Amino acid sequence: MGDTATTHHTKSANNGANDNQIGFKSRVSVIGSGSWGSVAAKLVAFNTLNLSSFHDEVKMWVFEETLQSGEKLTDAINRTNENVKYLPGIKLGKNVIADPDLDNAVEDANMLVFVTPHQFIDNICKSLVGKVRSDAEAISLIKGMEVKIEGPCLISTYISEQLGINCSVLMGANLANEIAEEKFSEATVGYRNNREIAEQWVQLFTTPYFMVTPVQDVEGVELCGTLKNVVAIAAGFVDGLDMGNNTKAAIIRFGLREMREFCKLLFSSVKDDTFFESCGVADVITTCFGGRNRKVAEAFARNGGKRLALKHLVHKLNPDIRQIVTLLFLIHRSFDELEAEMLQGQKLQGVTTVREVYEVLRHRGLLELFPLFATVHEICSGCLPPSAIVIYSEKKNIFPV
Ligand SMILES: NC(=O)c1ccc[n+]([C@@H]2O[C@H](COP(=O)([O-])OP(=O)(O)OC[C@H]3O[C@@H](n4cnc5c(N)ncnc54)[C@H](O)[C@@H]3O)[C@@H](O)[C@H]2O)c1
Ligand SMILES: O=P(O)(O)OC[C@H](O)CO
Repeated sequence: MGDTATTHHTKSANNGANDNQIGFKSRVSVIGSGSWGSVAAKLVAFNTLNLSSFHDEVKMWVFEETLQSGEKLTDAINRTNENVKYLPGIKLGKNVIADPDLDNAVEDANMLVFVTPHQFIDNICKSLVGKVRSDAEAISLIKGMEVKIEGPCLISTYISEQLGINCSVLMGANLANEIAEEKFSEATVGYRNNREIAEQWVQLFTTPYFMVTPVQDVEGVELCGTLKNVVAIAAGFVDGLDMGNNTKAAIIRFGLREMREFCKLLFSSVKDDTFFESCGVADVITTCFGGRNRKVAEAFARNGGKRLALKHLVHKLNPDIRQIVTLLFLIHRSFDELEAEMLQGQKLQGVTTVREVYEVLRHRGLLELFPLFATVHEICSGCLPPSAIVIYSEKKNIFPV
């Protein structure tokens, strides 16, 4: 299980004495400013203001966009101290400074918090090569993975390889809007081998309403955060089909089992205890009840249900298969469309992740051992109807025999 957290030295309590002993103040930058990115900046900014070992200011890189009012998002954040688009109504802390210039945002920072949707990390890392301090430490809050020709690559590994710096992870049952309102939750920091660095991250993120536990299992922690989004989509299908709580509980259990098998397939070092941390079972539960992946998957299933009904109707009226396909194409609302319509710029991770997971399993000839993951992908890509999520068959074997 996780270890205990570190002690804090407050600025007021130490009167700066701690700075003199250490002789160095850490400078933190947050790379990303979506809903979780903004909450991460708020958590960190609370601590940098109060802890003597940090500079007060926290720079937050913003992927610039123009709001409907015509104002730049960065200007609006700096004017109101709120992320008016991705986290409206929440003050981030006066010491959070939004910056649309990536190079400028990371300049001088020795603690880099990466928190963008995973599909953008490739470009971000490429443009940061040679721009970050060589002694910088990174942490990834990103739930997703990169799939390269050589195979799957964790985002933390990708950041490390691209930028030549160590990268830890922070994952957990963390719905951004709830933490923004300072409702209690906990998280897990996954670290490789440097306990001292892990404690610095714990110190930087811990607040009275956010409890952080370090665990020496970076792969297990990160893969839990990544794979739970696939289970969330399955849970959304169950909700969309009004199948009830018992079915959802079954899906959660199957999902957790496949998560564990997939983690161990990729990294035999992954610890069983990690699944009992916030990054494991707790994140699966919260995401299957309150997450965006669940929400959009529910809409997809409801829409898919209508689509199937129409398919039968159209089939009776007109047997011409091409017309049916055309009609289906027009009627069907894809995950991309639903995401754009329902999330106003926020991004889903689960649909991309399950495609990536499917590729890994297909490449290794292991699809049959992961029926839930395989079925979620086949439903997302339109090969199966949402109801297939609980269809028992010898081939699929979703329910245990
Ligand atoms: N929101 C949550 O509750 C939550 C909680 C824990 C972890 N996470 C994870 O945090 C990561 C970031 O998610 P989020 O919720 O902060 O973001 P979000 O989905 O709320 O917002 C999308 C972000 O992507 C940015 N963006 C759009 N196009 C871009 C581009 N081309 N390049 C770079 N950035 C671009 C937008 O400006 C915005 O900041 C994800 O991996 C997510 O799974 C989210
Ligand atoms: O809203 P989701 O589905 O991206 O999930 C948010 C968090 O990852 C839950 O911990």
